[in-house]
Amino acid sequence: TGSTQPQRMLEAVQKNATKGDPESVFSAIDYYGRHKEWAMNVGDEKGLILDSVLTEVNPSIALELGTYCGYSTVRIARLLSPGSKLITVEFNPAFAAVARQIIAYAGVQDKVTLVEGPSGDLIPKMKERFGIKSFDFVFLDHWKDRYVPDTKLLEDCGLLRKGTVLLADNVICPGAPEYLKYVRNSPRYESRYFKSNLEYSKVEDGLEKSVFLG
Ligand SMILES: O=C(NCCO)c1cc(-c2ccc(F)cc2)cc(O)c1O
Ligand SMILES: [Mg+2]
Repeated sequence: TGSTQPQRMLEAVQKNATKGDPESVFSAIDYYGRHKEWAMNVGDEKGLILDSVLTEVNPSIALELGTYCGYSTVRIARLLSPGSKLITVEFNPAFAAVARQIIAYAGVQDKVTLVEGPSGDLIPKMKERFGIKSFDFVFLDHWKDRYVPDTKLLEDCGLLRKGTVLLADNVICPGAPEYLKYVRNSPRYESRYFKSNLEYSKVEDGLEKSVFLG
């Protein structure tokens, strides 16, 4: 059944994963994305890089731009220390509706706040709405042409601090060339490329890790 891909993905989770077990949830999504129907989750290969950066940063307050079905939301939330929070922003209501169910199925809903709407409108409201001083970690995985404007917005809203780590998905495929130019040429970032592959594929992709220097 399930008419949309996100709905079919949710079905696969409900059928193959264990409620309250985040690892089984993202593993079920990986199986689905690799063997049933390609899906734009960060995936298992780039997911290991995400895990290692997260473990290094151990953020108290993290931001994800682009929830989709909640794969990386669950992957990030499972590694957060008690009391730490992840805010995830999704523009597409149908994606958000499925993500909420997948996040709840994984049992990480207490660590996650999913906010629906355009990132460009929501970022300037983060401080007042969620009482945030600044983010420790930002995962960029939304519309690739929003990476630069939203990074500039985070800077201008004082939501980055010395040492904040930005990790951007898809800098090669589909690509975010302006973003790479921006963070690599700016004296305010220390940037490094982690070569990998597009999710469930042999095509090259990678993650760009950029530390804000203040
Ligand atoms: O658009 C993306 N995300 C924002 C929307 O929620 C996105 C796209 C792709 C992708 C698509 C089509 C293709 F042919 C290759 C890559 C991959 C990703 O990881 C992504 O995050
Ligand atoms: Mg992506």
